[in-house]
Order: sequence, then C-alpha cells, then structure tokens
Amino acid sequence: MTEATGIVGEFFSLKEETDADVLTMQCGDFYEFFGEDAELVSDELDLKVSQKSSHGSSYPMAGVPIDDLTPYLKALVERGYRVAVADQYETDSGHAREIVRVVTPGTLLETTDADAQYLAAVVDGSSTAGRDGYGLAFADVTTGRFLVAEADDAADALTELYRFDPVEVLPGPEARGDDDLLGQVRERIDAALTLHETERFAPKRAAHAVREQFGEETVDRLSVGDPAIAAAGAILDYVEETGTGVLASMTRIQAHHGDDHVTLDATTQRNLELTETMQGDRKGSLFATIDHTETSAGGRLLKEWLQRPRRSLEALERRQESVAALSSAALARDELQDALDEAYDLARLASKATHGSADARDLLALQNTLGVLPELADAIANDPDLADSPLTEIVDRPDREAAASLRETLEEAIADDPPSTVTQGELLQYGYDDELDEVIDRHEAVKRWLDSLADREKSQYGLSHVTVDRNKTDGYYVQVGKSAADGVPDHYEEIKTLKNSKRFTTDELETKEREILRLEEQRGDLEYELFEELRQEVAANAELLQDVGRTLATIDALASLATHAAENRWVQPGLHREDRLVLEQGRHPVVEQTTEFVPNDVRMDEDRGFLVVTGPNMSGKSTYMRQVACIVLLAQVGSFVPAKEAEIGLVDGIFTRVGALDELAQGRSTFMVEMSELSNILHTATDESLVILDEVGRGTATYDGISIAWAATEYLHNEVQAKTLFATHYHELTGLAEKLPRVANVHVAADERDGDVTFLRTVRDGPTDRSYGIHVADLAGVPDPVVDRSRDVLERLREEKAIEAKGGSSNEPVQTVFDVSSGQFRGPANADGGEPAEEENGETVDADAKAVLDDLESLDVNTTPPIELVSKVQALQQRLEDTE
Ligand SMILES: Nc1ncnc2c1ncn2[C@@H]1O[C@H](COP(=O)(O)OP(=O)(O)OP(=O)(O)O)[C@@H](O)[C@H]1O
Repeated sequence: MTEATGIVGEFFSLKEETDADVLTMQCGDFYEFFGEDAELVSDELDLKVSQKSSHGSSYPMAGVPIDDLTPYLKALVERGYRVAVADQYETDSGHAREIVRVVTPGTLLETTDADAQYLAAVVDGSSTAGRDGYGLAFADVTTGRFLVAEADDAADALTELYRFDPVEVLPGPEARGDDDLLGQVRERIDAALTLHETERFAPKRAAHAVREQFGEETVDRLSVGDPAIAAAGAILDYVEETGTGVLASMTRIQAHHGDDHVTLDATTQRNLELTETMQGDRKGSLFATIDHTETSAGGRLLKEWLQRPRRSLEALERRQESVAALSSAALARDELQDALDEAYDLARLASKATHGSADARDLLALQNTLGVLPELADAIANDPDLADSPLTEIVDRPDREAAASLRETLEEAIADDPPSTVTQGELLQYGYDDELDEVIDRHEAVKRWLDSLADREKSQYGLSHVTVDRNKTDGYYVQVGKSAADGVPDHYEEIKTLKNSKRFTTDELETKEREILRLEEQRGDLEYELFEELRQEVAANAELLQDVGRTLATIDALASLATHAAENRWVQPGLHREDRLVLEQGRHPVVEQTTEFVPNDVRMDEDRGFLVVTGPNMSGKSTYMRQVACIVLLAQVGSFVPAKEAEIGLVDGIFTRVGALDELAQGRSTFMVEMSELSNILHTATDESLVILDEVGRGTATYDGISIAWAATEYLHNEVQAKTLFATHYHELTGLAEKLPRVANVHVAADERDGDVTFLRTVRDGPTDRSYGIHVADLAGVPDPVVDRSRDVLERLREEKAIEAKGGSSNEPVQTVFDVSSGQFRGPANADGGEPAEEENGETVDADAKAVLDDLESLDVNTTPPIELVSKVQALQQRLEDTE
C-alpha cells in the first residue's frame, strides 16, 4: 500500500499507536473509519463504505455523525471489539487528533443493560515463592463498585469468576498461560479476554496504585495477599489507560471473603438454575421467579445475594427480621415500592457525573431519586413493625443531611424540564445565579420584544397578516401576506418573496437579532459553565450517592423477598448452626409456580445425614433434591422458604452433580465431566456442606457406575460426612442403609395398577426396587416390540435367569448378577471354557476372576482416595474383561 498522507495517513499512524481492534477518528462533524476498519464496520454494522483517495491511492472509508457514535460503539464492543476513539482538537496551524479512550466490554459506560458489568482481573500467585493462591479483582465502571477476592486454586478462581459473571477478564502474567482456565472463561463465562501489559500486575506498582486510589491504609485493611492487590492494581491501571474517566467514582474497595459466603461452585450455580436455566433462559431461573424489585439496582443486589449466600447467622437473622416485618406490613410495603418506582440508578448516575457525561436530565433524575430516601424513611418510621426492624438502621446508613442538601442544591439549580443538550441553555432555574439571571432577563426582554413585534407592526402600520419568525437562512424576519405587502412602510427591506407572502427585515430587527444571538450564546456558555460546576459537585459526592443507592437497593431487595413470601405462602425458616435440616411440606420454589405441586417432607440430622433417593424415572427425584438445595440456599440469603415449616442448619457450601447438558460441545465426554465434578465434590465438601448427587455413575458401564457410586457413598459417609442426597437407579445402593449408620433410604412413590403407573410425587421412607423405566419408554413412544422385549428381559434378570441374545449367532445365554450382601459382582457363568472354576463362598469363580477378587478385597475403600479408587476399579474390570 502506498504511504497515505493527510487524514488517511493520520488515521493509520494513530492505528499503529493502539492495540485496539478498531479505530475511529473524528473529522469535523463525523467519526470516520478507514481501510480495513471501514470494511469491518461495514460488515458488522451495515455502514456504507465509500472511497477516499490519498496520494494516488484509494482507501475504503465509512463514517457516522458525531452525535450518533454511541450506539455504533456499543454495538462494536458488544460484538467483542476493542474500539479506540480519537478526538479532534484545534492547534495553531489547524487540527490534530489523538486517541482519548479505548472502549472495551468492561469499560463501556454507555450500557443500557440493568445487569452489573464487571471488569475482572485474575492473578495466579500459586507459582510464586509465597504460594499465595489466586487473587481476583472486580470493578463495575458503570457503578463504581470495586471488590477483591482470593481463591485457593484455579477451580476456586473460576467459581468466583462465574459468580461475578464479568464481561471482560484481564489474566495476569501466569494466568494467561493457563489454557484450561482461559478456555473456561471464554466458553462458560463468555467474557472477552484482554492481555494487559504484564508489568501492570507487578505487586509493588499495583499496591501503589491501590493506595493512591483508595487511601494509604487500604492494602493493610483489606488483608488480602499480593495476587489480589496485583489484580486490583492492574484494573485501576487499565481503567485509567482506556481513558474511561471514571476512576473518581471508584471510591471504595471491599474484600469479598469466601469464608463469609456459602461455597457455590460454577457447576452448582448452573445446576440450580440460579440466574438462568440450563437452556440459557433468564425466565424460569430462581432469580427471575423471586425478583419483584422495582429498580435495576435492587435487581442487581438481589441477584448478588442469590449468588453469594451468607454464612453468618446474625447477618441472616437481621435480613429475616426485615423480610418478616415487610411481609406482614402490606400497606407500608406498597408505599415503599411506589416510592422506589420513582428511583433511578444512583450509582450509574454518579459514575456518569464523574465521567462528565451526565446531562441535565440525569441530574434531575438524581435529584428526584435523592427525594425517595426521605419518603422511605417516613414510611418506615410510620409503621411500628418496620420502625422496630433493622430497616431503620438501613435507611439511616447514608448521611441523610448531606443527601438532602445536595438534593436542595439540584432543586434550586436544574430547570423543571431541561433539554438533553448541555450547551444551548435552559438547563437551569431562574434565581440560581445572579449573573445568569441578568442574562436571562435581557434574553427574555428581547424575546418579549420579538414576540410582540407582529402586533405592534399591525397596529402601527395598519397591516394585516403579519407574523414574526426565524429560520436558518433568513434569520429573523417580518412576514406579511401578499395582499398587505404593498402597504409596508418604507424602512421595511424585502428579503424574500414567497407564493402568498413577502419577508422583510428592518434595521431595528437586525439589531435585536444580533442581540438575541449574542445573548443566546452568552446564556448557553454561562449555563454550561454553571452546569459543569454543578456536575463536578455531584461527582465529588459520588460516595454519598453510592451510599444512598445501596440503601435504596437494599430496601428494594428486601421488599422483593417479602412480596414473594407473602404472595406464595412462604415461611420464615428457623436457622441454627446444628447439623439438622427439617422441612415440613417443602416445595420447589420455581416448579411450584407452574405445577400443582405435591409438597414433601425432609428430615436429616446427625443420625440420618445421607439419603439415598430412589424411585421410578420421572417420579420427581431430581425435583425433590433440588428443592432441598434451593430452600437451603434461599434460607442463607435471608429469604423465607416454600414450606409449611422449616428448620435449617446453616451450611458452608452447596455442591451438586446432575446430568450435564452442554459439555459435549467443549470436547469433554459426559462421563469425564461427571467424574471431574464428583472429584471436585469429594475434595472440597466438608461435614458442614450439602451435597446433591443425581445419578452418579450413569455415564459409564453399569458395573463401573455402581462401583463408583458405591465407593463415593462410602467416602462421603465415612470421610467427608457432608449432608448428602443421592438419587440413583442402582437399587443395589439401597442396601447400604443397613450397613452404614447415617445412610437412610427414601423413595418417591408410584402406584401401579393393572400395568398402569401413576406418579404420586410423594416421598416416603424406605427403598423402592422399581424403576418403571420401561413404562417411561412406552410413554415416550418406543416401538412395542422393543418395549415388550424389554419387559421380558427385565423379568428374566429379576429371576436371575439367563437371557439369550435374539438373532445372535450363538445361543449362549448371558447372565450377570450383582450381589448386594457381598457388594460384588457375580461375573458371567463359566460359559466360554476358560480356567477351571473354583468354589468361593459357595459361588463358582474361575481362577483369573478369583485373583481379581482377591485384589479387590485387599483394596481399602476408606483410605484410598476416591479417584485412585475409580482407576483401580477400572483396572480390575479391564483384567476381568481380558480374562473373558
Ligand atoms: N412434588 C412434585 N409435585 C408436582 N410435580 C412434580 C413434583 N416433583 C416432580 N414433579 C414433576 O415431575 C417431573 C419429573 O420430575 P424429575 O425430573 O424430578 O424426576 P426424576 O425422578 O428425577 O426423573 P429421572 O429419574 O428420569 O431423571 C417434572 O416435570 C416435575 O416438574
């Protein structure tokens, strides 16, 4: 390509300066894209491309008017591009341009999405000498929220990332080499990955940046390790470098300590469908079901509560107290919600003010929202139950006097219905500023003179059909109807003839025109100056606004919990730190919305900590177990729960393993995913955790499956001692209840009469031995011959009779039986003439199989780590297969 000069040359040299994917450069009233960037935006956004010639070559060019840039920027960033914006400025010799900001998914201020928009950094400190684990930082530039967190390992780090669901992630120096972590971030979290310069993560430099931003004491106060500080420092640097201009709205940094919160790994958050369903829909998620918030900030907070349930009994009881008071005070709740309905997103408005993009309408919104706070305070004070609850403390948390005074300032300043442009005046109230009042007086006087000019001319010169108006080409003019145009006085100067009228001007009118234009400009400039001061005053109050915003959001979220509880007959659960979980007539919070739900009881305690849940296919096992998990989670959010009565021992983590739907796309086999999830649970769960296992072992051969399920049950029961619900179709496992003291059987009942199966959805104590899988196959339309033959095979299996393979070349029958009492398999009968059979415990076993059994016997399931156990069992099975 020939060396371009002029504008195109300037564009290309700016493009070289930036690592952004796309550059847009201001040229007068347009932002232009050139070369490949023009083609890219034309493909992505349907912008028209023309050709610009420079130095004998021609370059593709596309442009948008200055005022229309925002939606294009947003669209490009949402498609994953980083866009550099170069603005034009005046120089002595003409114009020059420089890049003023780089817009990325995590620094996009122009979002219209109500969700939080986190920019995250993740630093792997596990390879450094101190072995500090992982450090993470999260910042939402649209609200100024800033958090740091720590994680023990990559899986934990991923859990935190999943919890905050960032739109952009900056991996630190080591983390950027971790393909597995980055792959998961890209696919599961769908975040853009940005490689910010590695030296920006250097611990000393980062600590300095954190102190500069949040104060000298910050690093000590947070008491987090170097990696978390490095992550925070890198984010601050990145936000500054991208030129977002919102650093001032980041007033506070908080440490998010995993210990205060219930561990909810990424898998569990998905399995419980907290914020979206397995299919990826928002509707049908737990959050969408219980969300009755009035404001987007309230919605964001409620979602955060669900994703980060608490472990502190005191904190939860306080939330419960507020929810209880609000749920019984229906009228006061309505009043609060009506007031909240008027509230805008204060944190976002504060961030816009800091960035300098808030207009007068934004400040008006801010003023009105500040007015909501005293309304809430009054409604709370006027209801004795609410006044007595922690709500009083919540509403008093922000500095109410400062908020009232800022509101008063805004009320005195901002006009009642200001325009959205900030340069053309009419933003401010009369009486706000003396100098401005003077300009307004003079402006209004000239306006009045102009408004009354037509009448004056009519009466003075006896003219009819006279109007006075202005337009761009003619300026101010007197327009006189054709019939009267000949009678105008001599000092009228004609400027235009139209079909039915003529336009005139006069010296006096021209003088007034000059005056009004000057006054308009003066007023616009002065108002802009005053408005800018006001905006800076608002920006200086960012922390106060965030405090008020947080209070409004908290009351909104609490009122939402109360509304849902009141409308759905939820009850306040008794919370305690003991190992006991009792639900009387519990229901699934989401399923009960769409189904005539059959409530079920749950009883778990020290002597009954592991429930094996059996029951036919489709009977409701998964629903029952998820219901337990959702209820415990809701209780640890401080919410009421769907039950007649509930008593809940707080847990430190909720772990689930249920059927995986979407993992195949990621190139991991279903079984591999199942095993790594199981492995994670066996390693991480504690005796205070709740574990939900749905059909572990299903993804492999039956024998492997049963063996793994069996061994995992023993390990969870003996070693981990977590409260566990385990649904299985391996009825063999029900035998464990007789052998392991804390294991109990429950089953979901079904009624079978004359071959018809009715699902009762009722959970009862004891095991079941029927799956009715064939019944479900029949319901699903599997062809009759297959269904009939299945019944036949099942019958023979039950009677431990041999089955021949229909249509096979050999008539050799096959027989496999699992012996519950020994916990072992009886392999195929000695049908193929292998080693001579031996007698063992009265059973017939060949020599190779005997050797395998001996090895199996010597395997200590209580001390062998579960995954090793799995691989040993697999090796034994391989040997069995080889002997066949
Ligand atoms: N208590 C209940 N009241 C009403 N409907 C229920 C109840 N429990 C489950 N259901 C409904 O029954 C259907 C099957 O439930 P679920 O998926 O829990 O069965 P399952 O036993 O886990 O099945 P499978 O063993 O085939 O995985 C779902 O559509 C669910 O909505």
